[in-house]
Amino acid sequence: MIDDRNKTVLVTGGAGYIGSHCCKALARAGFEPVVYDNLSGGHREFVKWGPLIEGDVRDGAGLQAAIEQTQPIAVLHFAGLIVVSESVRDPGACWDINLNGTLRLLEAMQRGGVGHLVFSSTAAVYGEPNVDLIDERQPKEPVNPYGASKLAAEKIMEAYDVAHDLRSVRLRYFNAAGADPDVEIGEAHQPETHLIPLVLDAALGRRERISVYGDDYPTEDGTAIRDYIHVCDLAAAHVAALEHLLGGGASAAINLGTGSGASVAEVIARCRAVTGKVISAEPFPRRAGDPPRLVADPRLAQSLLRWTPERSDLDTIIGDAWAWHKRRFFRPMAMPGEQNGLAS
Ligand SMILES: NC(=O)c1ccc[n+]([C@@H]2O[C@H](COP(=O)([O-])OP(=O)(O)OC[C@H]3O[C@@H](n4cnc5c(N)ncnc54)[C@H](O)[C@@H]3O)[C@@H](O)[C@H]2O)c1
Ligand SMILES: O=c1ccn([C@@H]2O[C@H](COP(=O)(O)OP(=O)(O)O[C@H]3O[C@H](CO)[C@@H](O)[C@H](O)[C@H]3O)[C@@H](O)[C@H]2O)c(=O)[nH]1
Repeated sequence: MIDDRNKTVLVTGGAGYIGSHCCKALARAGFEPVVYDNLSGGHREFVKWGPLIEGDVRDGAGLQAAIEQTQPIAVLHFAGLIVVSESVRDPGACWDINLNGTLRLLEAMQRGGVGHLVFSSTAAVYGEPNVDLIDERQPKEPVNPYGASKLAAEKIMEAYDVAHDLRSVRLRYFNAAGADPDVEIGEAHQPETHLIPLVLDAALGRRERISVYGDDYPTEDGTAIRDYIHVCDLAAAHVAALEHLLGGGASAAINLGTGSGASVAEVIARCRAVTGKVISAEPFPRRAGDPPRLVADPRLAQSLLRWTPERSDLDTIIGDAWAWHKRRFFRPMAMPGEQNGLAS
């Protein structure tokens, strides 16, 4: 389905966790990813499958120049503010990056004649739905600025489709986790707020214990349930979404999850089993804005993109994340602003 004359794909946020795994998958599928990233949260070392253009998604002229220079057939848009609690603390910054950044990108794409977009949306657009499996028709009632800004970005994309025939697939990820099985890249947020890398920090002795945010949820063991999806499965879904658009497919909003959930207590137990390490856990009050249960109904992704997760069982996710975590801290990469290596 790839246009033989041009396989270039512009990837905003491609120096980050999910974006870099997608660049690797794109390159494997015969595309040529060009990363557009301001390195505010990403890593130069993660840009391995094509060139890096340093730029901010809020800089319309910079985006336009990047599009003129590279003439991409499509854009994958990952750049954004990602931490929910930060979006609550500083909503202006969140809306600025996630909404203005997306609007500038759409304007530049329209001017440059780029008609295909794959967007990193999130389960946070649904808020706190009281259902076992969340399908795409559930009400969208985000409970924090992060989810609201992503939903607003989706709305602008719908309007650009109607007005300018700029088609988009909005991928609503559930909990991204795991790492490249070749251990070339992995999760390296600064600061890290996600459960699995923090539990693995405890396994490595980089923190004393993991705080369990809430053990009084209405779930079987009292801890919150999430749908963990391997980052390589996410990457494969992006390639499938891109092929869908290039093949003439219509715009869509699609969940990316597995359809089964794991509780915080279960994740910690599996981390103990996979790493063979003692991991101390301590109950803490609930974290503000954390829903009790978020699990995807993944059927639309399966039917529309013919995509099914292959590495998303919990032990594979944790095994891949563990290999990356050890490589990152035992054989340090130069990552600005953090101390490498283990404090012995
Ligand atoms: N990690 C998850 O579980 C998860 C779940 C749902 C949705 N998402 C979404 O997926 C996307 C990628 O998340 P991630 O976990 O890879 O985060 P990440 O922080 O590793 O990657 C984000 C990248 O965007 C870049 N960036 C940020 N602001 C920018 C700006 N103004 N201009 C240019 N580049 C900028 C950063 O430098 C970084 O490389 C985000 O949009 C996030 O909201 C992530
Ligand atoms: O030290 C920790 C960190 C997390 N948790 C819990 O672990 C679960 C998962 O938390 P985390 O890994 O931080 O992910 P989420 O808060 O679920 O958010 C992720 O998944 C959402 C979709 O489900 C996306 O919208 C967000 O961008 C992404 O960060 C939650 O119940 C947290 O309360 C702990 O108990 N202790």
